Amino acid sequence: MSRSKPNILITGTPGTGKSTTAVALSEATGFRHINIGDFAKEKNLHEGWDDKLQCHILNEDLVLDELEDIMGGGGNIVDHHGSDWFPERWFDRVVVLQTENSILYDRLTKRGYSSAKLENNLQCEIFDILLEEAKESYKKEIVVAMKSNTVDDMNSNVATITEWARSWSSTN
Ligand SMILES: Nc1ncnc2c1ncn2[C@@H]1O[C@H](COP(=O)(O)OP(=O)(O)O)[C@@H](O)[C@H]1O
Repeated sequence: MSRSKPNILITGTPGTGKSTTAVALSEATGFRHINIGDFAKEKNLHEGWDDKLQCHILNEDLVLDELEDIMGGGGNIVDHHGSDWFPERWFDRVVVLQTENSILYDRLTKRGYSSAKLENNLQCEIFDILLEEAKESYKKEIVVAMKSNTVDDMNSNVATITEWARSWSSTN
């Protein structure tokens, strides 16, 4: 697929800072930020509510259809807590954010997560589930894990990805 600007996927366990990082990255690069949950809500691409996980159930096929042309144009930052159902060809960089458990615990508690949901997400982070999923779904040279414990980490991650996006755009 030829595009003049790269597409970047930001993934990781809920609370690791995907949205905050994606917003800052969007400001730095001028790329479009697409939070999959918000995008699906806006366009009505859900198919019900998961009582156990306390979240909307995405209709993934509808999300993929709706995003196909947008992704073809490049210059998108997609933010989602999963990576295995997007077409591999969509992304030039897959960033997996990672947060220390005690810090993640505090962030998710502040969010008011139920204890089951909290436990589920902490386990997900301890076992590197999202990193493994990304490595299984994309070429390993485009997958990069980044620490997201502090604001300094975030600023440094945004600077690193912005620099990478500039050099990608100038060589493609
Ligand atoms: N690297 C970081 N350092 C400090 N606070 C952070 C960092 N990343 C995220 N946060 C804070 O943690 C909370 C969750 O971040 P958010 O971006 O919503 O995570 P996600 O999109 O992965 O669920 C927010 O209050 C945000 O300000």
